Amino acid sequence: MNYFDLPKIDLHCHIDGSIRPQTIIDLAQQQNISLPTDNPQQIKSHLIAPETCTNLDEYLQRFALPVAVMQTAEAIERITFEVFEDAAQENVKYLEVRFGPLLHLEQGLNLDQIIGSVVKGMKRAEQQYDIHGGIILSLLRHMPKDRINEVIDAGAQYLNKGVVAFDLAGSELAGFCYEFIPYAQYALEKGFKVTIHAGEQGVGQNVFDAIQLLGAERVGHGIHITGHAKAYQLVKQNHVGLEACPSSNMQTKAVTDLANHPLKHFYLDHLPVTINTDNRTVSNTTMTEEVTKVMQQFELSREDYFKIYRNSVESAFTSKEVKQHLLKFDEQPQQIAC
Ligand SMILES: O=c1[nH]cnc2c1ncn2[C@@H]1O[C@H](CO)[C@@H](O)[C@H]1O
Ligand SMILES: [Zn+2]
Repeated sequence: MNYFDLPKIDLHCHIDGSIRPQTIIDLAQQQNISLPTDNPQQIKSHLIAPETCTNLDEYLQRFALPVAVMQTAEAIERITFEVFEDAAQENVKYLEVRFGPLLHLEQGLNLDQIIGSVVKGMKRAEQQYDIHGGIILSLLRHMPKDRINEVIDAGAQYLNKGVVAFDLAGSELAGFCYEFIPYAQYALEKGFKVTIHAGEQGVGQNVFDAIQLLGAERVGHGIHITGHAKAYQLVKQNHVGLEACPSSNMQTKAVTDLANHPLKHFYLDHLPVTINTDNRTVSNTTMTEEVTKVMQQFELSREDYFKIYRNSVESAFTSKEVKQHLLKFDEQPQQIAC
C-alpha cells in the first residue's frame, strides 16, 4: 500500500510542536536567541520527546524552545505556513492547526497580531497548495484564567476567516472541566466549536465532563473512555469525534504500546475515531507515518482507511463545501448528511 499517496486529514496538530528544526535555528539566529546547538540533527534531540517520557508533563517540556522563537509576527506566520506546506506535501488535504495565543505575548505582540499571523500563514499555504485548513485556539489549563475571554474576543474577529474552535490543552488533572465552564460557554455563544484535550492521562470522567459541561463536539485523545462506561456511552451517543494521536499517545504513556491503543476497538464499535499527528516535531512524525503505523498494526484495509477518513470529514470544523471537496478524494464517495 502506498501510504504517502493516500489523501489524509489531520484534525489535531499543534503548530509549536510541529516547527521544522532548521526553522528554529534560522529564527534563533535572526532573533539573537542562543540555542544548545546550531546543528539541525542535534537540535532534534532537544525537540523530540523521548520514548522514555514518564508522562504528559515530561512530554510538554519540549515546547519551551519552539515557543521562544515564536514571538514575532513574521516567525508565527512562517511557522504556520511551513506546517501547512509540510502537510500538503504528504497529501494532507485538510489540516486543523492549534496553538496557545497566550504563549506568544513575550515580545509585545497583541492577541490580534498573534492570531492574525496564524491566519495569514494558513491562507498563504491554502493559496499555494491543495490544502484547506482551520485554526483552533488552545488555552493552557495551568495558566492564569484572567485573559481567556480576551483570547475568545480576539479570535471571534477571525471566525469564518480561519478560526474555528476553542480548546483546552496542557497538563490534565481530574475534574479540570468545572473551572472552565464559563469560558467554554462564552466561546460557544460567540460561535466557536469546542474540542477539549481529555482522557489522555487516565481520567475517563474528564471526557464525560468535557462533553456534558463544556459542550465538546470532539475530544483530543479520549483514550481513557475505555474503562469508563458513562463516558464511552456519551461519546457513542453524541457521536463525539475522537482525535487519536498514536505516536504521541505512546510517548506520553497514554497507552503502553500501539497494540494496546483502543483505536481499533473504537473503530469496530463505530465510534468516530480519527488518526492525527498531535506534534509533527515533538512526536517526530508525519501523517503518513501515523497512518502507516495504525494500518499495519491493526491490519486495516483501504476500505477501513477510508471509513476513518470519512470520520475525519464528518468531524472537521469546516463548511459543507469543504466537506464535499474532501469527499471527492474518497474512493467510495458518499453524500454527507450535514
Ligand atoms: O498532547 C498534548 N496534550 C496536552 N497539551 C499539549 C499536547 N501537545 C501539545 N500540548 C500543549 O499545547 C500547547 C499549545 O500548542 C503547547 O505549547 C503544549 O504545551
Ligand atoms: Zn494535543
